[in-house]
Amino acid sequence: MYDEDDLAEIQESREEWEEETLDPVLDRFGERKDRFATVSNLEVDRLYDPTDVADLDYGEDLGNPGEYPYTRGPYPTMYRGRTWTMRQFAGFGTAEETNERFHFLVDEGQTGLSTAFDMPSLMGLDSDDPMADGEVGKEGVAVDTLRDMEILFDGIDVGEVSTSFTINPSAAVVYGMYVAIADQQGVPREELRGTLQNDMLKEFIAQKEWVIPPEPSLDIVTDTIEYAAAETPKLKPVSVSGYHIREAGSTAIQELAFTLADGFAYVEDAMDRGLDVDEFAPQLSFFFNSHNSIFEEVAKFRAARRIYARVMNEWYGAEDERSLQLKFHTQTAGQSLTAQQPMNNVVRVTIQALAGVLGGTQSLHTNSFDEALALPSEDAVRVALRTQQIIAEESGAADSVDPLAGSFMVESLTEETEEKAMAYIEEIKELGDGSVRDGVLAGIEEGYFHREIQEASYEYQSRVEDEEEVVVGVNKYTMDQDTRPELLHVDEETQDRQLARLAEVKEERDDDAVEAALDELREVVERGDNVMPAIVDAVKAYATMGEIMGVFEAKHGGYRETVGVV
Ligand SMILES: C[C@H](C(=O)O)C(=O)SCCNC(=O)CCNC(=O)[C@H](O)C(C)(C)COP(=O)(O)OP(=O)(O)OC[C@H]1O[C@@H](n2cnc3c(N)ncnc32)[C@H](O)[C@@H]1OP(=O)(O)O
Repeated sequence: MYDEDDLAEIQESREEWEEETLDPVLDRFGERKDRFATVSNLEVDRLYDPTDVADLDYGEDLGNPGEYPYTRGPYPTMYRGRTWTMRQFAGFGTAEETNERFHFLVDEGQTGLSTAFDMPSLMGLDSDDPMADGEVGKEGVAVDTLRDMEILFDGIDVGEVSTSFTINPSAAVVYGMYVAIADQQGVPREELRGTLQNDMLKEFIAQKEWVIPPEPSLDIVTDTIEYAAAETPKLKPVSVSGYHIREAGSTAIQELAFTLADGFAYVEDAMDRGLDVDEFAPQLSFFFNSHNSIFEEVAKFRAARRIYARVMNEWYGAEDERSLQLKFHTQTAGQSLTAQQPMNNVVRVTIQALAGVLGGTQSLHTNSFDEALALPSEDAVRVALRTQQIIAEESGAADSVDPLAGSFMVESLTEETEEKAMAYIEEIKELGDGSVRDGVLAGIEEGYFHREIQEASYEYQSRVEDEEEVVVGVNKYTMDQDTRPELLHVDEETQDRQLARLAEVKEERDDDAVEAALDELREVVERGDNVMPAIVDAVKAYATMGEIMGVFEAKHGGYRETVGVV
C-alpha cells in the first residue's frame, strides 16, 4: 500500500524517533514488562507502522467486503444490513423446560435458537441406559425420541426460526428428528434452517466425545453433508468447530489451523465421493472461540476468511462465492471465566464479544457470568444477551464494516496468523499421504493434536502460576470472601419425568414398525449407503436415540485413543 520511497522515509523517521524520543523515556521509566504477548503467548511489538505491512496488497489480500478473499467480511454491508444472529446456547431438564427457555429467549429479543443436549443424548444413549443415571437433563436437554423434539419445538415454527443443535456423535439422529418435525409441521424441507455441530474430527482432537472410530464417524458426517445438499439446502450440516480445541488449551493459531484442516478434510471426503464442491460447500459453516486478547482474535477471524477463500478456490476449485465465504458462529471463552468474583466475567464476556463483532462474526453466544459455577440462571442469561444488544445498538461497533482494517497492528497480526496457520496445515498434510483428510486422521491416531494442544495448555497454566499471565480475582486482586450469585438448580425429578415419558413412548409405539426401520438401517449400514433416509424413517417410527446409535456401534465397535503425555 506504500511505495518503496514512502517506506524508506517511514523507516528513517522510525529510527530517529527511537533514538531521540523513545530511548530517553525507556532509560528513565522502562516498561512494565520485558516482553508483551497475547493470551496465546504471541509476542506483540511496542509499535506497528507501515513497514510491518509493507507486503500487504489491498485488492489481493483484503478486497472489499463481500468480495474475494472476503477478509473484510462475507457481506458488503455486514451489520449495517443486519446485525449478527444473537444465539444463546440453551438447554436443560426435559423438553418442556427447554421449550420454555426458548420462548423466554425469543421474547427477550433473541434472533436464533441454539440447543444444548444432556450428556446421554450427546453420547447417543437413552435416558434409561444405566450409563445415563444421574446425568439426565443435567447439562442440557434430554432427547430420547421424536416425542421429545415435538415438545421442544412446541409453538415454534421451524420454517421461521433457525436452530442450532450442538451435538456430535449422534448428530445424524437429531438431524433426522428435525427433518421429521418439519414434515409434521408442514414446512417444506428446503425451507428448514439451522446448524448441526456434527464435527466429529474435532471430537477426536479435543472434546473427546465419540461412539465409533474416526473413519466411520467421518463417513456419517459426509452422509449428512450429501443429504443436506439434496434435501435441506438452507441447513448447515456441519459447524466445523475450533471452540473446543481452544477450550482444551490450544493457542489461537492452533485453533484456526486445526479447525480449517478439519473443514478441508470434510471437503476432501465429500469430493472423494464424487460430489461437486460447489454443490455442498455453501452449506459448511464454522465456529470459533473468542478470548481476551482482542487484536489476536480479530486477526484470527480475518485470517480465517482469507485462508478459507484462497484454499477453497486454489486447492479445490470452488467457484461459487458462497463456497468461498467462511461464515462463523462465535462463543466467548468459557475457559476464561472465573468462579472467583463472578461479576468480573461480565466484563470479560463484553471484551470477547466485541472482538467477535469487530472480527465480523455471523452469530454470537455470550457466556453468562455464572457459568464457572453452574448452568446459567435466567438473570445471568439476560445480562449476557443484553451485552450483545448493547454492542449492537449502543457501541457503534456495528455501524461500519470491518472497522479495524488498516490498523497496522491488526493487519500485521492477520498476516502473521495466516502464515503460521498455513504452516500448520502443510505440516498436517505431511502426517498422512499428502491430503488434509489423511493428515487429520493420521494426526488423530498418532496423538499429534493431543500433544500440540497439551503443550500449549501446559505453557499457559505455567504462565498463570508464575503470574506472568494475570487472571484478575485469581492470581491478582483476590478477595477473601466471594459473593455467590443465585444459581440455577436442575430439579432432581427431571430424570424420573424423562424416564416416564420414554417408557410411555415405548409402550405406545408400533414395535414391528420400529424393528422394520432398524432392520432397514442395519442393511443400509452394511451396504455402505447414505444412512440419512433410513434414520429419518426410524425416528418417525419413534425408534430411540440409543437404538439407532446401537446399529452403528454394533457394526463398527467403539474406539480408544492413543494418548501421549508430554
Ligand atoms: C461450547 C458448546 C458445547 O460444546 O457445549 C457449543 O458447542 S455451543 C455451539 C453453538 N453453535 C451454534 O450456535 C452455531 C451457530 N451457527 C450458525 O448459526 C450458522 O452456522 C452460521 C454461522 C452460518 C450463522 O448463520 P445465521 O443464519 O445465524 O447467519 P447468516 O449470516 O447466515 O445470516 C442469515 C441470513 O441473513 C443474510 N444476511 C445476513 N447479513 C446480511 C447482510 N449484511 N446483507 C445481506 N444478507 C445478509 C444471510 O445471507 C442469510 O440469508 P440466507 O439464510 O438466505 O442465506
